[in-house]
Amino acid sequence: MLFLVRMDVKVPTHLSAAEFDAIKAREKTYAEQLQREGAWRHLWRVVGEYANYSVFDVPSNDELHRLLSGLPLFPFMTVHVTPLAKHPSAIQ
Ligand SMILES: O=C(O)C[C@H]1C=CC(=O)O1
Repeated sequence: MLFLVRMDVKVPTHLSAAEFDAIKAREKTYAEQLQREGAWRHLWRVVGEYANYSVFDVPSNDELHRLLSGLPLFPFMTVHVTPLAKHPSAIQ
């Protein structure tokens, strides 16, 4: 199952820069691992925003929720999920 996910990050004001950098480093490791495993198919920065559009390929809504809620930055994010279906005119 494919899902388009938009993640908007709000930088926390109650953490030091070093604390936030440590969370971002864990986030990078987590995101890279999911990409290697194939669950996180695309990851694109939204130009000019601390946000991304991503495509996930996972077997269920529950699995997507598990992966998203495991993001180290999850407590600082707003996440919007759009389930995707095959377009009848798509050639691939
Ligand atoms: O930077 C972001 O958009 C937030 C998040 C998503 C992947 C990652 O490494 O950080």
